[in-house]
Amino acid sequence: MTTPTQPVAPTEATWAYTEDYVSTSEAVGAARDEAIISGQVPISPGVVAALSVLAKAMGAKAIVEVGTLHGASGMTFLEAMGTDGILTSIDVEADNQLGARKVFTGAGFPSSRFRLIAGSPIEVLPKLRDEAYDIVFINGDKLEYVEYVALAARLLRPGGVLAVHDALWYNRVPDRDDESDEAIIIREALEAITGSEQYTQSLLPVGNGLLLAVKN
Ligand SMILES: C[S@@+](CC[C@H](N)C(=O)[O-])C[C@H]1O[C@@H](n2cnc3c(N)ncnc32)[C@H](O)[C@@H]1O
Repeated sequence: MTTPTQPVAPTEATWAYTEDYVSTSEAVGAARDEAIISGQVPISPGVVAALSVLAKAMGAKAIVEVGTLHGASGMTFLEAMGTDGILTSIDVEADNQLGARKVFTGAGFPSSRFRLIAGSPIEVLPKLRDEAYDIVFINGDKLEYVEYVALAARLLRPGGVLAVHDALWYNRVPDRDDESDEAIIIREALEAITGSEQYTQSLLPVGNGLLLAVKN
């Protein structure tokens, strides 16, 4: 085979290979399993791996996430942060957070390492401290992504990273013929990031799409 002179688009098999390249820990696996059993969608193993690298490389000590579910992403961050790192996780469904609490404490993390806040992120995010967070991870209601992105900027310290999950939303965001509310709103959120001089960003086709933007 002659080597192409340009990169080629990943195939389904390539995508699956990258997703399976790193195994998740037992605790993250348990949180993912709980979510899947309840018919919901946790972050994929590829996203777990990418977020772990990010949090470790940054030496993150304070992370906010929108969308706790059963704790797959929260557990990922707790494992990746140093022993003094604190996770703040917001979800509108308090019942979901019961499962997450079980996973975190079962893995040996004391309640002083995490804050689970049940409520609307649109109401909770404005109450969090200015420039106090290393990472803001967005994985809540797609229809509120524009608001989450707008509210996240104030929370990040300079050099902090905004991570937006589901940025490609089942391949629907790049499909310009897709006029579903989710696709339109995620596109708007992505455009707000690229249109802002506050960030330097990259859109990665891992999992369901992961936008990473560092605050300048
Ligand atoms: C895709 S799941 C989050 C997955 C989680 N980060 C993980 O890794 O397993 C989305 C979560 O957003 C929550 N959610 C849905 N609508 C919401 C809203 N309007 N405000 C806050 N959370 C919401 C759901 O309860 C659900 O737990």
